[in-house]
Amino acid sequence: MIHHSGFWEIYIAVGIRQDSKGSWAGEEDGGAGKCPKSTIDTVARNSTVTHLKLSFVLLNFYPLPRLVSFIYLYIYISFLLNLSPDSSKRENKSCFTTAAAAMCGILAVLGCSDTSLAKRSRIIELSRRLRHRGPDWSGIHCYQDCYLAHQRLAIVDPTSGDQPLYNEDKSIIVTVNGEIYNHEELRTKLVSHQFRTGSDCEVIAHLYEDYGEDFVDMLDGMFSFVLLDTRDKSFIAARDAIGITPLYMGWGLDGSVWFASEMKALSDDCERFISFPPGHIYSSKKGGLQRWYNPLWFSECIPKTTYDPIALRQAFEEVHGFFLFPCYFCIA
Ligand SMILES: NC(=O)CC[C@H](N)C(=O)O
Repeated sequence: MIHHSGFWEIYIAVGIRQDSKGSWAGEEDGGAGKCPKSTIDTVARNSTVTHLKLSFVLLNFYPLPRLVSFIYLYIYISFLLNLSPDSSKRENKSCFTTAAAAMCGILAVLGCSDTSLAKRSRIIELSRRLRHRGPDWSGIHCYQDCYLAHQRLAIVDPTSGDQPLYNEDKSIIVTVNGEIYNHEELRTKLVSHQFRTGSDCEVIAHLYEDYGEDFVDMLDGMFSFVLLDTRDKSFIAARDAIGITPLYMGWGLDGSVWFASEMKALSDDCERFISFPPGHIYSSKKGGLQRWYNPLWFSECIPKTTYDPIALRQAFEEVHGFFLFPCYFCIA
């Protein structure tokens, strides 16, 4: 039995529509390097083809699992629209957004001895290695010998949330990969601040202004970010509690400190590099990595009471009884 799948093909054509324009933006001092605004990257396009073939087979040749194939297509198209190059199609609604939100690329180089145009072009070139992580926008901010670059897959506020992001007078610059789930609540704590965008990540710049480096545990979300404070040329970098978003850190021979979402953006130019540990913050003022995520249960102290298996068993049974208690009513 053959069923027509034209309806779905129209949707899919919308999903993979390409955008041919684009350039580097957010450069304070004009200039360097144009790069083609892409499209869905090759990996996504290949997976599109695979999914389409599978959907086509399910839809056309199997009468029984039609419902299954429709559900499959529905889920896949939701996912496709969230990855669409047309960012106005994406909204922070579906659970698939979470997977997409993990993808933005950041690169920050701080304290290079070389401030030439060639150095900036090199950093733009390295940032392009993360292009597949963000098809919607490429931005870079250069401040003296510091560079913060961003490849954006727009999720929250697609129209104005391009990065790097700033505080009111642009003295604080931040480049972020991730999503701050409680940004609306945090904004209510920052009423004296003027927000430039609707981006969830802008709160980071303003929180830093009010709370200094200790604001990171106020963030609920998945994130990796680098923040530069041009007032004293200090910087911090932080990664979410369990390392949902990636971050690498490196050191150049000239004493520069590098951060990137993927190792490929710093491995060629750094003398040494590490995977940035989850739940940590690097502070240039304090001069090292520190754990910011310190939940009570994280305590490494060893209990002083001696091991008593009977007491342990009773404790487990109490917890077990507590969770099963509501079920007794259902069964009765
Ligand atoms: N993909 C991302 O990391 C998203 C960054 C930011 N939350 C935005 O919506 O633009």
